[in-house]
Amino acid sequence: MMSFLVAYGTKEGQTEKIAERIVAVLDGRGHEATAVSVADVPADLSVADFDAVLVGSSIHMGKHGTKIHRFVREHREALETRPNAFFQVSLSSAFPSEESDAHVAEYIEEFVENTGWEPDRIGAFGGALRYSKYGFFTRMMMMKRITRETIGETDTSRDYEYTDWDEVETFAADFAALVEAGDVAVNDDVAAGGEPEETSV
Ligand SMILES: Cc1cc2nc3c(=O)[nH]c(=O)nc-3n(C[C@H](O)[C@H](O)[C@H](O)COP(=O)(O)O)c2cc1C
Repeated sequence: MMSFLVAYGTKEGQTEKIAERIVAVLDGRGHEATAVSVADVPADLSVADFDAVLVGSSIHMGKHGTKIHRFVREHREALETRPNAFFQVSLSSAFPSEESDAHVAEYIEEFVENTGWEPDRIGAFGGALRYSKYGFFTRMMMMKRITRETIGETDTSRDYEYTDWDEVETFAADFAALVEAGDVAVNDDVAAGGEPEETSV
């Protein structure tokens, strides 16, 4: 049995739902998996206590949130010295096209550039339209700016979920299999520090 941390940043809850499905897959393989919101990280959480880490984050206005950036920057060394994976949630992943594929890649690239973290594995999943959770302006803006570009007309009186759950489960199972097999090469530069040193205090 191995321990997995699934840290996620969410605004309307879809990334949290995906994080929970990943936890369920890992639990199902006999591991101990814990999902933690980066908006509410327990004070005593130590990333280094886990055997492997996944970080998930959703896109709003073309960007990942500030809290997920902060989490990754703060814990980068612990992340890089154990098997790690990143998953991104956006509407652009829901309807593949040349243009939306380019957006998906840009969001990931920018995140890697800003955080300096190069994940061992990367997943990109379709998100949801939660009109029921949006205020008036967000609803109108989403309808105009995103929906028309990627999906076509939508009915703002209902929610839409575009996540491909098989894809999420496969991603979680593939990452678990890599970790189980000890097949993920961690970043040697960072790992060169080796085991934590004993201190004299
Ligand atoms: C205000 C707003 C802006 C968004 N901007 C983008 C965007 O620029 N590109 C994109 O692909 N998806 C965009 N989305 C779609 C979200 O990524 C999608 O709704 C996702 O499921 C949100 O995940 P969360 O509930 O975990 O926050 C936007 C959604 C909202 C509400």
